[in-house]
Amino acid sequence: MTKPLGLLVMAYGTPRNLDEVLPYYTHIRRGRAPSDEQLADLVGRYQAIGGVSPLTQITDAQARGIAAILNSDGGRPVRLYQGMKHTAPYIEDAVAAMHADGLDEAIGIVLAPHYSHMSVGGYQKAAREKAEQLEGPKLKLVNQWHLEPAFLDILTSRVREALAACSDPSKAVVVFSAHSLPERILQMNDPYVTQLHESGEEVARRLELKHYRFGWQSAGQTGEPWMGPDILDVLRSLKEEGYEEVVSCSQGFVADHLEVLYDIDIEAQQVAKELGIHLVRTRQMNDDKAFLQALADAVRKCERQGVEE
Ligand SMILES: CC1=C(CCC(=O)O)c2cc3nc(cc4[nH]c(cc5[nH]c(cc1n2)c(C)c5CCC(=O)O)c(CCC(=O)O)c4C)C(CCC(=O)O)=C3C
Ligand SMILES: [Fe+2]
Repeated sequence: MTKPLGLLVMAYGTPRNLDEVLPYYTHIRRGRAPSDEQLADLVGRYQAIGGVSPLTQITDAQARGIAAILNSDGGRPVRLYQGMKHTAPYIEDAVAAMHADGLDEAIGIVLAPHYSHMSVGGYQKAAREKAEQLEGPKLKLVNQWHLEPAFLDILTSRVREALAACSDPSKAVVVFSAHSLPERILQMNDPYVTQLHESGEEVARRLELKHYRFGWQSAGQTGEPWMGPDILDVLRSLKEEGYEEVVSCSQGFVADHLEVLYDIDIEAQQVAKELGIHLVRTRQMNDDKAFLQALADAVRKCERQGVEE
């Protein structure tokens, strides 16, 4: 019997309770503890969304869902391993488990649609380095899947659905957003910005959108410049341009988590309210079957083609 293919599903990870926020934040900051003020600010944001993020459960449902699809599509059976960037089980733990289980080959996919050296590249580096250190399994990694047809279908339908909730869809403006990154990625020939435009433009084309913009959200406070405009400033300038209804599509994220439940649903909603703007957010992908099928498609493609650098 041939050995199963390892399926390494990688995601950001989130603290499981408020006590874990400090070690989590310290890990994100590569071992430097945050100031008391920064910590209190982050704890406050988790408290505002109910104390804990639903991300752990959603990642788990997404990972299991992709594995279930792959194990019923007639292709090579997979064995699922989950590895997080900033919480246990870490990416390195998952690779070590595949090695201990004697798997020869694995495919890795990150639950984020667009590639940046600073985001997906970091997950991949962690996986590659561990696999090299242990001398196996042999890894193939999906770099990006923002143009996977099934993903674009569902992204389009989520924007269509949000527009339908506007009182005058023809006058509403769609704002596509993703996690901001430090501006220095622009000097690194990083594909992130281009890819965000590619998926947003494709949705705009399919829906024949006349009014849409790109913005950034959730920028960090690190003392260096981050990419803008921030979505809050986009809302302010849209108001000046005369728009009264905005659809927010956080296309860089695939789950209901802090960056959506706080940064959009609380913070951006508050600014929209002050401006007198009706802000409608697109539903996140979460464990939607059609979405998980898109990821399964990306995994099979990577299995056939190898590493698409
Ligand atoms: C590109 C990118 C994605 C999208 C791609 C991907 O998914 O990988 C992403 C997703 C996420 N980011 C998340 C959480 C956080 N990210 C932070 C901070 C940072 N993110 C960064 C980048 C990204 N992050 C960067 C460059 C920093 C600054 C580091 C520093 O300071 O040097 C901080 C610290 C405080 C703050 O800045 O808010 C938190 C709490 C959660 C989980 C939410 C939950 O728990 O529900 C998710 C899905
Ligand atoms: Fe983050």
